[in-house]
Amino acid sequence: MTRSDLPAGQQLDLLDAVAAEPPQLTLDQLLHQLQQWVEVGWLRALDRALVVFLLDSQPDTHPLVLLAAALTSHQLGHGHVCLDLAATLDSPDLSLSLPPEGQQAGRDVLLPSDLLQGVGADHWCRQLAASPLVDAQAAEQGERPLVLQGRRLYLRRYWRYERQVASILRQRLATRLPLPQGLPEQLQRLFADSTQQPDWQRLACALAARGAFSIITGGPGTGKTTTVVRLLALLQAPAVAAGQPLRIHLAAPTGKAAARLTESIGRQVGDLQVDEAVRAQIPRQVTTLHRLLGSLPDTRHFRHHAGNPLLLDVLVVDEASMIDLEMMACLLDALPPRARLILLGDKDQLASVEAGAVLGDLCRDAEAGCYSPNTLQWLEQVSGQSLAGAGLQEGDEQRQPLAQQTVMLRYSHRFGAGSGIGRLARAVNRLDPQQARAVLADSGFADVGSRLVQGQGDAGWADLILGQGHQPGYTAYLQELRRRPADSLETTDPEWVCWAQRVLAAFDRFQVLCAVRKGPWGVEQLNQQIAALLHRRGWLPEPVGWYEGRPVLVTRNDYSLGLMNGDIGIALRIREPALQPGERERMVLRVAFPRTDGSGGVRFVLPSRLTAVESVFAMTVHKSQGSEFAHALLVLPDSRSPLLTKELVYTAITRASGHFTLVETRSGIFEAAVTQPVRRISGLALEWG
Ligand SMILES: Nc1ncnc2c1ncn2[C@@H]1O[C@H](COP(=O)(O)OP(=O)(O)OP(=O)(O)O)[C@@H](O)[C@H]1O
Repeated sequence: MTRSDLPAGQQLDLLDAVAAEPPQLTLDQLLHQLQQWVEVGWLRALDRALVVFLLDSQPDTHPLVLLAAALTSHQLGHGHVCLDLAATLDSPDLSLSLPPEGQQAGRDVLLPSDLLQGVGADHWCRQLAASPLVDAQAAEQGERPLVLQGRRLYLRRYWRYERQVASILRQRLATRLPLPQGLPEQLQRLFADSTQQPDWQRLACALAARGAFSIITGGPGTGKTTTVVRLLALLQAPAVAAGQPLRIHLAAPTGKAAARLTESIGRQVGDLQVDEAVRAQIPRQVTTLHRLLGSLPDTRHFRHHAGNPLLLDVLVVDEASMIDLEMMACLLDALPPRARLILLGDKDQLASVEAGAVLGDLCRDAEAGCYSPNTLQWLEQVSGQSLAGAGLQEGDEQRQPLAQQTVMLRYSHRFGAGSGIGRLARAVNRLDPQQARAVLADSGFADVGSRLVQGQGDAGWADLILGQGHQPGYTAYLQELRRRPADSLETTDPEWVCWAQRVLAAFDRFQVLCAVRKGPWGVEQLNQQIAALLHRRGWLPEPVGWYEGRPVLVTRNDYSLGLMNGDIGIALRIREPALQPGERERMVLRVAFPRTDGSGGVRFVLPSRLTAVESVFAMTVHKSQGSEFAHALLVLPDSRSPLLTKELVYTAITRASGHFTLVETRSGIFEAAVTQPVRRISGLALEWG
């Protein structure tokens, strides 16, 4: 059934029927509609399959209940943990992001707003509450596949994750661990070099030292790593003295983030002013959360869980904004109750692609502080810092237990007042497009810039991609590629690896970031277009299939190859030893990946073994999280999209360590993005309100 399949009168009949009496949406109509949405790519087959499954178990189910189930599943695919019935009814198409990115509403396809016309939230809730598929009361004791909590509908699994995270966190927040002896003196010694007042790093260290759970949030370069390394020294010193060193583990959600933290932790541990015996007991190796928990192939389960907990005393997880709800639930489940968990991350960054925005939800009060008088007094006493002029709000220990264990670092040591990147990021974060525009236009800030391009034939666009002046572009890595060892060089010669390292490092200096996947300025087309540009300029062979110089992004964890989602490799022609005696050595194409164990090594993988990779001349901002580039270039599309949010722009800006360029393809889009904050629907934030 489509709008145009029906004679005009009947089209109205259907819509009027839905409007006047919602229950008249028949089961057949609903199933047909869901099927059509799947066919046009508006809904996943999975979302419709859920409806078929529910219908099998309860054939009399009301169509509105089934529609709600399909939409809940659809929302999960968009990062929302549940379906907010009232918000959905307020503006169905917008809140469900339908039609999806890159598609227009056609005459032939009904919109969610058509189906939901005339449906009231109370009516919808009543239908759901009356359904044998839905637990609306005492859901803990029930086992129905859907759970209705107020006006939020969950698939039971996600409701359970949310409950699990909330209840384990409550237990952890109530757990006070023994304080290291002489805490004030230790803090004074570890943070003696600080010139900040108040010294938020010292405060964060104090709070994290006292509890089984803490959050240290802050923008780029605010010293999260510095703080946590000092905290680890603080905790480890007495344990080493007692002959029982703590088992400390470090983790991050992706391989790329783990590799970056391995590098910065290594530096920071090296600089620590502590006994050698203590330094030796602070790990420098960071693993991924999947590795830490022990992924079991082809399941969602992990080797470690409450029944087989992790063997550790302290766990630090960096880039925590990338942890989705399911992962957080699994992580908390696997932690021994008295182990310390410290989350580090930037609450203002985009959340994970998966459902949930856990760090953002947990950091709701971080900016305001919301410390209770007790917490405030304790903090000032042990840290020797005054918070009187810090502009914090007073909080309540019972109502805001999480705030008592959260510190927001507020001073960027990397992007201070004179940094355009820092200023721009702060303006975007404050939803202030005028200020952001002023920073971009201010020639006093050499580290940021913007350019309006007319099309991909625009010479300015090509210059940016190739690189100009001090701003690296892709020619940096292509030049390195040309400095290849002679084909005759022995296969065992370390120069092959050194060359691959140089190419990879040069590629890592520049990245085009896209806000969207589809359309002329989306990842898919830009990847092809940039490869074609580099080919035309004589830098690359014809970009078909695998070719030397092709950079690729791993899109799925592959444990057999030891590659993680987000890893980047580059295809290189190298000399390979003879496979059989008597055979000749030959030049072959292999994909070079940096080793993520901090060794600085490179491994070469057969292209044919890489089943989940895509070219990465452009990547989405989502995929860039946890990475940093000397020059990050953000391309905004030429039309508005719900995906264009201030979190997306902020995340892109903060990927740049040296220079940020904004490329606009239509004026006004940047301003619209900066004034649109992301909204992820979940119950977790309400939990701590
Ligand atoms: N209190 C401080 N005084 C002076 N320099 C500092 C201080 N804290 C951190 N730094 C320096 O600022 C830089 C950033 O610090 P750090 O890596 O700890 O920040 P981060 O918040 O972890 O950064 P990222 O954004 O990479 O996660 C480092 O060079 C570090 O040495």
